[in-house]
Amino acid sequence: MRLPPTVEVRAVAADLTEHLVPLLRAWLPGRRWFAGRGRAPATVEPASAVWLRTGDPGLLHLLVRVGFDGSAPDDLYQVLLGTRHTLPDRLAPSLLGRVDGGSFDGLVVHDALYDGELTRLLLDALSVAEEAPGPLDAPGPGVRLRRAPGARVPSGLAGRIGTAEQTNTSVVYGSRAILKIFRRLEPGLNPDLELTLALQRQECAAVPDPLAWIEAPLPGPAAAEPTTLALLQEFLADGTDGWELALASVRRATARAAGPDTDPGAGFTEDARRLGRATAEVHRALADALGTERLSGPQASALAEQMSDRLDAVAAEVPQLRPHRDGLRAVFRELAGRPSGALLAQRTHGDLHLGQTLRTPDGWRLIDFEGEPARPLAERRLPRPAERDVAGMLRSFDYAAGHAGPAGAGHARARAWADANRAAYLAGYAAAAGPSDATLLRAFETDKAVYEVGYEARHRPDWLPIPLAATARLAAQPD
Ligand SMILES: Nc1ncnc2c1ncn2[C@@H]1O[C@H](COP(=O)(O)OP(=O)(O)O)[C@@H](O)[C@H]1O
Ligand SMILES: O=P(O)(O)O[C@H]1O[C@H](CO)[C@@H](O[C@H]2O[C@H](CO)[C@@H](O)[C@H](O)[C@H]2O)[C@H](O)[C@H]1O
Repeated sequence: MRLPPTVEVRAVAADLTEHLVPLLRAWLPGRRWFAGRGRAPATVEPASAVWLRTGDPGLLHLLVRVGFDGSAPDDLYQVLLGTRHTLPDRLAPSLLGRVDGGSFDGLVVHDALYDGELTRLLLDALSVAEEAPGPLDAPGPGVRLRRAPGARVPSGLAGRIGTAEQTNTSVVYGSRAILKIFRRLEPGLNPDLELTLALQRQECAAVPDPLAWIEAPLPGPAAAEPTTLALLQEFLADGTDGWELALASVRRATARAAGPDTDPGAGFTEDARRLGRATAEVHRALADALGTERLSGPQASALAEQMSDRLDAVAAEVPQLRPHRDGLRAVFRELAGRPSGALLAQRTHGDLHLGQTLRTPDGWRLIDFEGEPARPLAERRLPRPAERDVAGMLRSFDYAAGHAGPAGAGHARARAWADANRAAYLAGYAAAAGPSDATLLRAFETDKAVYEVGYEARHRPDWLPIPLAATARLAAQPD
């Protein structure tokens, strides 16, 4: 089966999109990636509809504009729907419903990403997609499939939808490739594609290779460049999640009796050191590919101001943060005093933590270069001091100790584990990149801990004590 050339169906199937609206309205609020989860949207309207395959099964690509109460701007979501005359039982859980009326009356509509036949079609189409000269060439009309320069994209494999579906949806193809479908879209190039292509050009081994992507032109401030809709990458089948490895190591550290020969890092410090080196390699390659710039004094002050603003916003939401506010603000003030040119900025990972790392037999790999998904795309693509990523990872060691470490005597050993591994990570980073700026590191670590207080209060209140303890420590540290 081959995909036909993409066909704009907006005009020819206006009655289909019209009849899809009630199905989408009922289905969207239950999706884990839907930001207004649980809330009924006020408006749902297809912004574009393209048949990627006509026939039975059909594959329909939709961009859906969703509005709530009129105060916030509409959100734009990407949805891939399958259409069939009859739905096999195995696909019943992915059913949206049956079209009622119009020229498509009776057609069954389901979530195409659960349908192995359709995800195979998508991979096959990507495997023969036109090779892209670069990610920034002018967008053509409709949805476009592009292959990374020189990439060999596998074909003939049915996709399996990932279980950790959160911000986006990932489909895994055997042990070969993983397709990440971006759900809530903003016009422009997604940094996950932009940065992994740049790293591939630098032959940086510390990230999985991008293989292909899907893009479309979207109106908006970034109309001159295509909007990234999905990214196919090499799947690291022999990779182990860094967060899981760290938790297992903390448990080992806290389970055994302490003695003079006990290693406080519980065998993880060599991994932590190598992870520091891998982070430095990625930073070096990003700087070589996309450049660096010196921040002016006012830019450094603006950075400190953003941190203080975030502190105020989170403290307004989480009362437990308020007693530490003055101490935390003092940390940010140190940054504001930096003279022009003292800070070097470059493109960074943007949301680095242990859950964004995979340990493979060939070394550490960093994944998910999207940045903090809640921030606007333009902000996520700004150059920042590289210390921001380093600080993110330092926080992650603290999290692993806080999450897996018990209270009592075990607590001291969990803290010793965090100290040993944070030091090893910093040493690994410094060995490849030179020492980090301590004031900057502290400011970014503080800012991240404040962000985490807000994140946990909203999403995982049981975890709130972990970043709250960190803010108390950071606020109390002498200058
Ligand atoms: N290239 C890859 N190889 C192997 N596993 C991967 C790869 N990319 C992502 N994963 C797995 O998929 C999960 C989600 O990927 P991620 O890019 O972090 O998605 P999201 O943006 O939805 O958080 C990761 O935690 C990781 O376990
Ligand atoms: O992975 P995402 O890009 O969605 O990042 C968000 O969620 C993370 C949690 O999944 C959150 O990370 C925090 O918890 C981690 C443990 O689960 C810990 O390792 C990180 O250090 C900590 O920041 C991240 O902050 C948030 O943006």
